[in-house]
Amino acid sequence: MYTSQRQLRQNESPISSPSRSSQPSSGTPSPLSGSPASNHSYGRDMRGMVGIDIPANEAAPERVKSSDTLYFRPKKIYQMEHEHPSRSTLVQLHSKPHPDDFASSYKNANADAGRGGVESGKSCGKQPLHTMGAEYVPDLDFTKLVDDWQKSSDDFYEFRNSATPQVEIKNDSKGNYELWNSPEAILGRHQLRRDSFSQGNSDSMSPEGSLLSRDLYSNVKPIPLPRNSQPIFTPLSNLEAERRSSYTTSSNNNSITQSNKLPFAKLKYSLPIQGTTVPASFDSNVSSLNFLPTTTLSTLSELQLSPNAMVDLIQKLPRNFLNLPYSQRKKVMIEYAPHQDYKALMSLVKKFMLTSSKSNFSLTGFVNNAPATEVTTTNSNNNFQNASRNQSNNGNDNNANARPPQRSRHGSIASQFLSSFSPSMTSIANMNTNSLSGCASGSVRPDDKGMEILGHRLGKIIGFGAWGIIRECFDIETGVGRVIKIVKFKGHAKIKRQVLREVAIWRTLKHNRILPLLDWRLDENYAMYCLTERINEGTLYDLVISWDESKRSKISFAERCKMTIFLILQLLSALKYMHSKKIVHGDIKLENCLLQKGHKKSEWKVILCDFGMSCHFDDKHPYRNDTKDKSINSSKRSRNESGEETSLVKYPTTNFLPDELTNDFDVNEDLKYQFKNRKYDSYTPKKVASSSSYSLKPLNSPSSSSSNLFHKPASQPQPQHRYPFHGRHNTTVFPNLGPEPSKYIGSLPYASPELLKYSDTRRSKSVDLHIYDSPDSSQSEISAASLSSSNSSSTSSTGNASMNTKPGVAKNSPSSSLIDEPCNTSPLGPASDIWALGVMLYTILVGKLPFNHEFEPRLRSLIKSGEFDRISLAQVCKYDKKSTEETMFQGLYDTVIGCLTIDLDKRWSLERIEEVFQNEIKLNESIYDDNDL
Ligand SMILES: Nc1ncnc2c1ncn2[C@@H]1O[C@H](COP(=O)(O)OP(=O)(O)OP(=O)(O)O)[C@@H](O)[C@H]1O
Repeated sequence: MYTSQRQLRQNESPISSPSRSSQPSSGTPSPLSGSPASNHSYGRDMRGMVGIDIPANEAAPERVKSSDTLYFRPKKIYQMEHEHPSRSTLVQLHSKPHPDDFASSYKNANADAGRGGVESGKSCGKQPLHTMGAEYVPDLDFTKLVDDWQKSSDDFYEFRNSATPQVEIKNDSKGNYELWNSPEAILGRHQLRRDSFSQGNSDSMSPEGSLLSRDLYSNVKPIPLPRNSQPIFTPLSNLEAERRSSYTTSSNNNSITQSNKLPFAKLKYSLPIQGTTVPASFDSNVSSLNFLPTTTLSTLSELQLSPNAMVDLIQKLPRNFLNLPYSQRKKVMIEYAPHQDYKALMSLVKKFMLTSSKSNFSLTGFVNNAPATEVTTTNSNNNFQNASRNQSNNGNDNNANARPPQRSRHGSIASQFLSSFSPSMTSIANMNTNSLSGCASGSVRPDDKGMEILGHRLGKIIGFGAWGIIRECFDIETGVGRVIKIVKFKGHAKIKRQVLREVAIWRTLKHNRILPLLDWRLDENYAMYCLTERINEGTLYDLVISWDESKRSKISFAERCKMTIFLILQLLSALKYMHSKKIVHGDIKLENCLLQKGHKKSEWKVILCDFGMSCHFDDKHPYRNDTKDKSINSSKRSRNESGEETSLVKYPTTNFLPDELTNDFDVNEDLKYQFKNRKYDSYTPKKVASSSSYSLKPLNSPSSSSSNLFHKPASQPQPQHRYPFHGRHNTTVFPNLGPEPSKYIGSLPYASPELLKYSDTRRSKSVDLHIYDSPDSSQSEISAASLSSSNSSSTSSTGNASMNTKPGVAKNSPSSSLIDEPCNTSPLGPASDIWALGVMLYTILVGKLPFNHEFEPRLRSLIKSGEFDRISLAQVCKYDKKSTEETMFQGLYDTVIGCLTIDLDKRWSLERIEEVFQNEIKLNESIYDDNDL
């Protein structure tokens, strides 16, 4: 078999095999010849860099040779190894040949070889020499190699992207909107948010903590959604493995192959085995918005290697391990871990060495200074106890002071490993033995990666909001991945009140289309931690981006309409539930609708999250329009009574629960459930779903086994979230939270006209604009600064106001004592949620916001006028089927118009929307059947 290994090596990222870049080819132009990664380019560049002129008439082979002289090679290697990741990414991108070109050229050549037998490179026929090398490697499946390489290149590209700090352009729009979409505003928000959340937290500021780009309103072309992330099975080259280890972050899809499992890990670690209980984050198809580099913890979990096991391994290594030549390190590693990926392990060990200098932890200091009692209290410190014990028992390490300078600076490799989980062991001891706030004053923060909260180890940041950061986390016992939302308030009483209110409301919401609050903890002086399930497939925002604008829609209009109805019906269910509890969400938008995908689209689930803007509304709320449409309500009642019609009007997903009956989970049941699963079963969401005693009954039994989107089989997977911890660590006392933020605007493009008008009125009467319109922490800081002297009086007056007024009434404003405000009724009620729902519907269908303008006042007036592009909407919803005059999805069109109606008396209710949607399904039955997903 003929191979073009050299070509393959050249076409690999030059970073991965810089020393193999010689090209023994003729001057035949390479498809890559224009690439900066090609050898020709390197040859020219390198000489140019050292001031050597390259004769224009010099033959290409000569140029190539010159690039491979001993003189140039070290410099080239140096360059490649030190290239900035983003530049490398570009090189990788541009140097990559078209897969088809390359693979087909090889395949053709291979076919030729097959016909002609094993001969010299000449048998490649018309294949240019550069694509067909002259090396014969027995038993090498070159096609597979190329395919694997292509996969790894794709993933590596994603890795590079994720390792490259990205500029966040996220307009969560809770802030002041004066220049809400301008670059300055964006930068300003970044700065403020960084100041607010990061405060020197290198993790937050690192690429993996980089802010997320998810701004629909940005002029920047959205990042395309990533493809399904397949694990890479191709082992890395040595150089690549080491290169990656030099990054402070690594990739979700990085070097660790599934075949490279550490056997001893299985014996020692509680992390579950791949495929059943590996945290969902590892194999998830995350959106670009959530696609961030993994942490060390994640890498370990991919290896299914526990910190303990890693420590054990590190303890066995010779003290001078990192100073050994590569071949010896490899030998040692293979000796101690014979059946696993020595490269990955070596990378991991080296990574700890490289990052250890950032740590303020020194095992020496710890062993000598830390009282033993500090680390003997909790199980979670076992790792660290083991490490210190082992260090103490190790004759070589007995006298820490006798260590060579390098060792005393870096500590042992084991200690570096441990310190990668936390910069301070002492702080961890405090963290686990004392209140969380005990850590906040030290150099380490309790919300840092690697810290333990609510029985979970914190991992990477996967989301940023105006209020908090979202970190993945892993159950200490089972390794199951979940998520913790961390809202830091520190000294800001207003933010603290706000998050307390969020938790107070969130904990009461138990519905299978609402993200569950599994547990929470309040660190009085620092932050609120909310444990919840992780939903892996991004948000509806991501989905819409992937569908693109309707002009360039990636899916047919029929499918777009059908999926919109299917998804929004789920959201309706959640909203109806909330409204029935007299709670308005207040921040309905695409980004707050998490998406959990199943194997089939009919299994997709929309989960509503973010209750930071939620508040109660008065039962007699004038804008509670969901009860206004009496005709719809009465028709619904009669329909239910008749029973017959129910089967015609199909519910979108049969595992929906009647809210009032089964959505409230019994806490005792939850605890039993938790006990059962955590004691005897390795916890997996799927297992739980199937074995759960909460088997969710379909609302309407399916009449057939059709897999139609709206005729779902009873055996469909159940929602994965459950309540294993509900309130387990709850010690929070919810004091009188004061007035609800009834006049805050969640996200400006989704804000209803009545909300804006009300806000305008208040703006004109108040100089304290920030307090009204911006619960954003950064704005709060501004407000707090400007009101520092009156802050306490404001707070106390707030408390008084709350005692005298009903929630949802304007004079309950936190700053009511500061202004002479009119006693207007708050416009924030169900109608505002419905308006926002209309904005969402439009955006999903058309692929762009109905109201959008860079200039905030213009945007506000657009919303208040209710002007939006209906033609685009009509094109999507009212297309002609098969060029007939038949109008499709008229009801969907009408619904959007109905939601985006300024007149509150005419704005549609949730019931009406639901009914129309169900009728749409019925009317368009043939489409659903035709396009069954
Ligand atoms: N359980 C989860 N699983 C996966 N991703 C999540 C989860 N919860 C939140 N996210 C991601 O994090 C982002 C921010 O979360 P959330 O909206 O709760 O924070 P926030 O501070 O209230 O943000 P904002 O108010 O600006 O929308 C979400 O848009 C989503 O992309």
